Amino acid sequence: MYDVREWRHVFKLDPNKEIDDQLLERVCESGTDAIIVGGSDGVTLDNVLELMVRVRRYPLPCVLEISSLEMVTPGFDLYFIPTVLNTKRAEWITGLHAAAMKEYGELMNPDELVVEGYCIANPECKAAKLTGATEKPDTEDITAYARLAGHLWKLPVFYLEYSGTYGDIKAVKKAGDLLAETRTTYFYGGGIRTAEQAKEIGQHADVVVVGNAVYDSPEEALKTVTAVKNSV
Ligand SMILES: CC(C)=CCC/C(C)=C/CC/C(C)=C/CC/C(C)=C/CC/C(C)=C/CC/C(C)=C/CC/C(C)=C/COP(=O)(O)OP(=O)(O)O
Ligand SMILES: O=P(O)(O)OC[C@@H](O)CO
Ligand SMILES: [Mg+2]
Repeated sequence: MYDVREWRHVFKLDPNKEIDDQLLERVCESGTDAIIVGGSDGVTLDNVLELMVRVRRYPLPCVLEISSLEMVTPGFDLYFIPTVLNTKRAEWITGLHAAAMKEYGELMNPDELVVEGYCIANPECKAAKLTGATEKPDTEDITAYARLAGHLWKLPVFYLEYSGTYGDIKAVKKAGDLLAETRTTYFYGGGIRTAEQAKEIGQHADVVVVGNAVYDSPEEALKTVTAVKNSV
């Protein structure tokens, strides 16, 4: 349950967005494998803690995906640490991470930390703007970053991030074929609105991440769990 290699589906909740108790209960009891708490705008320690406490009432892994030093807090089961593979800005590759080692190095439990090699494929999304990943990678680029993460750096996670838009299925598949030869777990996130889309992505990625659909079309979002779990 706390091993990402066993997951197929996760919901990502944004601390900067409102979710009522009733919907949160349905999300947490949907059969999804984990809740990731994360976002790149308006995330504060207060709204992270508030969401963490609410998710913690349910017996599933609760993960913090760190996008700023301010949001780091104890209390999560796991911490996902992105490193952006397709930016030229060093702070988002190792810079903030080195600063975090100085601040939190003594307090860290390495077993709780999971590094994600992030390839941001939607240059219009907030995470792309924040990190300077503003050149759209083509299929060949995405495959190269997947190879870098899986074969060279041997990272635990490769995350193909299309935040807000549905991905190019050819690129999604190519990365999946490549990562299948490695021990790297392949997360895909971005633009999944329907069970059909979730199923299609689930045929190539190990873990399907559903974010904004929870807020915009919750009924459809909830159906993505069984769609992914029933896909091969
Ligand atoms: C006791 C104690 C305090 C223990 C803690 C120990 C611990 C866990 C230490 C952590 C050390 C560490 C290595 C921290 C990392 C520091 C850091 C800030 C690294 C940079 C990470 C990085 C490259 C982030 C950029 C990528 C990014 C922004 C990802 C977010 C993606 C995302 C969630 C997108 C979707 O949401 P959003 O962008 O908000 O979109 P919408 O609002 O439009 O939906
Ligand atoms: O909000 P969406 O577009 O579903 O994206 C999910 C996730 O990949 C964002 O980090
Ligand atoms: Mg946000």
